[in-house]
Amino acid sequence: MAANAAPQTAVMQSSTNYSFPQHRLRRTQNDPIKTPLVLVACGSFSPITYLHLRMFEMAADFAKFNTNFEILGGFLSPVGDAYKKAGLATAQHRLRMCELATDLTSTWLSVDPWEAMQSEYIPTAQVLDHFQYEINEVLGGVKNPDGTNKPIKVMLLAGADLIQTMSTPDVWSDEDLDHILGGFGTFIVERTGTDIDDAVSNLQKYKDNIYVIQQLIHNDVSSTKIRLFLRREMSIQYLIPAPVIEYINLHGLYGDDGASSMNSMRGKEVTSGSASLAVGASGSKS
Ligand SMILES: Nc1ncnc2c1ncn2[C@@H]1O[C@H](COP(=O)(O)OP(=O)(O)OP(=O)(O)O)[C@@H](O)[C@H]1O
Ligand SMILES: NC(=O)c1ccc[n+]([C@@H]2O[C@H](COP(=O)(O)O)[C@@H](O)[C@H]2O)c1
Repeated sequence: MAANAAPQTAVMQSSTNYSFPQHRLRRTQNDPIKTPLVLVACGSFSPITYLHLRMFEMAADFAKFNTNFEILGGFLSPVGDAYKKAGLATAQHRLRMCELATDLTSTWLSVDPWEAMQSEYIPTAQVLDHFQYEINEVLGGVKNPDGTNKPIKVMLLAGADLIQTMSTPDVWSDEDLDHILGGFGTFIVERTGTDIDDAVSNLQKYKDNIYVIQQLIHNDVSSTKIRLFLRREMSIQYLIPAPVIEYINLHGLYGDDGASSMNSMRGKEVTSGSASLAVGASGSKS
């Protein structure tokens, strides 16, 4: 196998045999009075970091102590290759890394390959529609104690930088924003470098559907910084899960010639001068 070739992930062997990963989705509630909820994080995950995983735990704590939601599952949906963002390893690699990161560390997080398997770019609104369909139309939501079914609410889990882009012209269509924030709703994790009040100031009409989560222990790790460390042959130990580090090393990802991100990062390094770790300060993309 070529150094950079990814083994087929369990769920990506054929686009025709896709099945929704439902094994970790709870189908009954502990407290049927609460609103059942599934969180979906969309992103590049190139590579997945501990913060991506922590976002779900922060959201779970927030939901438990501040809302009437009961979280029944969490899904990572890596973007497909058509997104063509700098620094994007192939979808197969990113999916596999997400699987490695969640399989052994979590009992309630899953990775859905559907978005990553598509040859065209799928806007986030359609990704959420896909989850809505699989969870509520196909599986039928949760079972109530009396045997009837109840739909599970699907919401987007995102960092503040992503929500800030929702006020940037031409990044999101008005229809999609309405669909995502008006229809589904979102949990937003604050992020160093992004003013959360500013990020949501233009989204006030959706405020009842937007839940802002403070990071009580600030973690500013980003995939961009991990890629930078790798290129500099610096340690990424304890920043991302160990099996993901092993996988990156095994497949030679994000090295000098391996990652498409690195050309675009060079410019950033020069301008950031000796403050090298400022490269990729939260929200900055490469
Ligand atoms: N340190 C962080 N704090 C808060 N949210 C984060 C953090 N890192 C990632 N996220 C969120 O995780 C989701 C997935 O993001 P993505 O895969 O683009 O990660 P990233 O680390 O920002 O990537 P990159 O550095 O390649 O741009 C997004 O909603 C993003 O806002
Ligand atoms: N219009 C849209 O649906 C839209 C716009 C920008 C980003 N996104 C999504 O946000 C996620 C993160 O994007 P970035 O890695 O570019 O921050 C990706 O999953 C991407 O698909 C969606």
